[in-house]
Amino acid sequence: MIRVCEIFESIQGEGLTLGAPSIFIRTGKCSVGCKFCDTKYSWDSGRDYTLNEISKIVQESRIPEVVITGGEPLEEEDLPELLKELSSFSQVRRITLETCGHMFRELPKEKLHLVVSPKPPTMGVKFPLSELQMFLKFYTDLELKFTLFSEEDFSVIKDFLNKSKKVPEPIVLQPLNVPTENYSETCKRVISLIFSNRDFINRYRIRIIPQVHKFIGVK
Ligand SMILES: Nc1nc2[nH]cc(C(=O)O)c2c(=O)[nH]1
Ligand code: SF4
Ligand SMILES: [Mg+2]
Repeated sequence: MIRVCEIFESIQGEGLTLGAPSIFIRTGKCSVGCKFCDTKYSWDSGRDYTLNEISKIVQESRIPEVVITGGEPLEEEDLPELLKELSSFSQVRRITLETCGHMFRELPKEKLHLVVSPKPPTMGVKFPLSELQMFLKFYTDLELKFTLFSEEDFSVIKDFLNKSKKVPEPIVLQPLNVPTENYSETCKRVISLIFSNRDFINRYRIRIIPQVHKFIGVK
């Protein structure tokens, strides 16, 4: 069983797979408690779906890209079984799995694109330093997608990267959408913050990618 909050079709609005027509499975549990979470409705919602139910919806959609997000999908005990099942369908080209990285788990890697997106100090939760190192070690197709809003957020990200031996590139920097500032203003501010650090943009291949679905106004 997987607790599912919602299943919907949209374009991938974030990260390196931006723009891919995708079917989203949003799980319905998260215990992290980020201050500016944009999906608070997914912390404890929806109902338990059987793997068969989810498979049927994915197959009937005829969409090749599956995105599993949350909530926090890694809190779903039966997630390995879901990944195995979905990756066995020839229709499914890739499964993008979003996690904030607060708990490490070894999952089946077939067709898996793992996006680890740790939450910065602005979110008021712990930055998962040691867990991130485990993710980096175990997963081969891994995308690091850092959300950031403030200078302090940027510093924490730079510190982490400094201390890490090898990081997968490009590294995604995603301006964090908070209700107290217009998203377009946040993006402009975060872009100039990053541009003001030439050492950083020379050292790593980075991509500054805002949440495109928020600008379009779709799910
Ligand atoms: N369009 C769209 N793309 C997304 N990529 C990651 C999402 C998420 O909520 O994790 C998301 C989302 O909620 N909508
Ligand atoms: S980890 Fe994701 S779903 Fe959970 S509270 Fe933080 S932003 Fe929200
Ligand atoms: Mg979202």
